[in-house]
Amino acid sequence: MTSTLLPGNIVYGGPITEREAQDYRSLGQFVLDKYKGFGDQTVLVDAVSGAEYTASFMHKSIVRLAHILQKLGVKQNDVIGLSAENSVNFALAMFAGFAVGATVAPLNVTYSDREVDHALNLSKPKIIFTSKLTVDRIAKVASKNKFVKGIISFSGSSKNFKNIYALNEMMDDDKYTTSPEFLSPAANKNEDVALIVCSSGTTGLPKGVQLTQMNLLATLDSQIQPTMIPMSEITLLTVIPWFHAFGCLTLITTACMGARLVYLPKFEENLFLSAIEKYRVMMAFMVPPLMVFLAKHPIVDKYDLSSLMVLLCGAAPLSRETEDQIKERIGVPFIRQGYGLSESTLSVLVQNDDFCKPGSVGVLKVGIYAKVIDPDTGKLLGANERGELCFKGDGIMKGYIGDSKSTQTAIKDGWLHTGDIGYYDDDFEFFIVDRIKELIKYKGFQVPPAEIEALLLTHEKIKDAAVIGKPDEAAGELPLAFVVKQANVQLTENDVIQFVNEHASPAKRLRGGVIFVDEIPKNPSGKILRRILRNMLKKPKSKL
Ligand SMILES: Nc1ncnc2c1ncn2[C@@H]1O[C@H](COP(=O)(O)OP(=O)(O)OP(=O)(O)O)[C@@H](O)[C@H]1O
Ligand SMILES: O=C(O)[C@H]1CSC(c2nc3ccc(O)cc3s2)=N1
Ligand SMILES: [Mg+2]
Repeated sequence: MTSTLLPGNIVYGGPITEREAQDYRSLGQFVLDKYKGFGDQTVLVDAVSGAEYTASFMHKSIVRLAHILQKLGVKQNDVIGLSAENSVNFALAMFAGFAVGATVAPLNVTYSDREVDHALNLSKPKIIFTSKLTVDRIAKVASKNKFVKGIISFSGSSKNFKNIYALNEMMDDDKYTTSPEFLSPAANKNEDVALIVCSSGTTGLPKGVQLTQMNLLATLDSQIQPTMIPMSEITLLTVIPWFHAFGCLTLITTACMGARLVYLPKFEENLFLSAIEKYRVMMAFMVPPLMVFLAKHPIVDKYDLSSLMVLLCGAAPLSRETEDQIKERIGVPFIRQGYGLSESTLSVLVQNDDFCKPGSVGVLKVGIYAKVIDPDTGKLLGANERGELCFKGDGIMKGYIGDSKSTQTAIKDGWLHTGDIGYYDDDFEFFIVDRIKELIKYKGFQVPPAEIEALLLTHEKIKDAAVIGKPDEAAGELPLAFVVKQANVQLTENDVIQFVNEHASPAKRLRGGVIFVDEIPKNPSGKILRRILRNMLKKPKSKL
């Protein structure tokens, strides 16, 4: 589908012609019926244990767990928390939540007590699913929040909370149900919230993004395109955390397509590479740090990755150089960048066979409208003009839970204002420049840190880099680079400064200097946590 330009410089990705999912009774029923239809196909593979799960196993288990949730008093639109790493039980808990018409609130398993408390007080879950890894911390924080009535643990328990059920015991106990079927309650799809996902907390405290059943159903209809190879013969791999919007939606979309999804609970170099080799993985969902790993790490040469056809990368900037290095080294035929926000359900822009210029994030998906505006005046901009990206469409969130002020700031007359600066070219292919909040203001110039970082990553002695603005009385801010050197190399601050001087325009020079560090602080999806670096500047003693 090619984009069109509507009056007022509005770019349109075209209509979603498919309506199977959107016209369904509910999201939960859609997933149940899809799984039932795929029968004995393998749909999930645990890369650690090697366990394989068929669609009929998933269907039967979701039905059973849905009955259990109802017996525990979970009603339509109640909130269920889900704090676990990628696992078959994560998928069962989420889909059973959808089946009973509840709202599912995934929680980042690396959250501290304070962050768990913040997230719980956003979504206020009645029941929380936990894994062995998270049960103790969740129990401790839940005991301080009266709205939590019960915890269902995949394994392990805790003395910190009285009402903890063991999932496996309940699943084996026929007192709950032996009925082979379950009818999901009919949903008010535009209002009923399916997911409350926490944004990544890159620019501040995470926000509770409410995604309605229709947000997900429309995304499913836009995503499920006819493919040459039947989806049942496609093996995908994901290590993207399912508690994050990107990971969660890849689980849901692949489940509804009947593909075989190999998952990892967390990234481990050998496990990641051996899973690709062992399961002959064809497509992998990626984030930039994983792409940099594939491009640069020596261990990659030890594995046969020849089955890889497509790498789908998003969530943070991917440099063209990294893309080229991977193609050169591994020969992956297709690297597809996508751009999305928690607030847009899944990606709104994604590259395809016809639109995949190096460094672009692709073109609009069907059902999505875009406009680029001057962030100061609101003026509608045209092709090749840099401004704030705004999107409208069926995947745009209902709003931030408990925060109408931030919702009104983010969504104005139906348009999601992303806070990202970008532009589209004459072919309506989009390019992300940076975030408004991250731009370095040097003497009136707006310097995008991502551009200097991409340049620094091309230096053979530099393993990773992050650039921020160092406050300066005269100039406002001076670009300053935090640099991680490759192992056993000689590299001075002046070498780095000279390198940028030779390759970048004057405003982008590292007048703020260079600080060598052991690692760049990032969140799981590879976003640089610049606020941590800014704090480091204020307190130089703090170590990274
Ligand atoms: N392909 C991409 N290239 C560059 N940036 C991207 C890409 N995909 C996503 N992003 C960035 O990720 C953001 C969406 O990320 P997410 O919703 O996970 O939370 P966040 O915006 O990082 O955190 P918070 O909103 O809590 O500050 C986008 O606004 C954009 O800045
Ligand atoms: O839609 C796709 O095929 C893949 C390509 S990259 C992508 C992304 N989805 C999201 C969702 C939320 C978010 O914060 C970032 C991304 S990138 N989705
Ligand atoms: Mg955001």
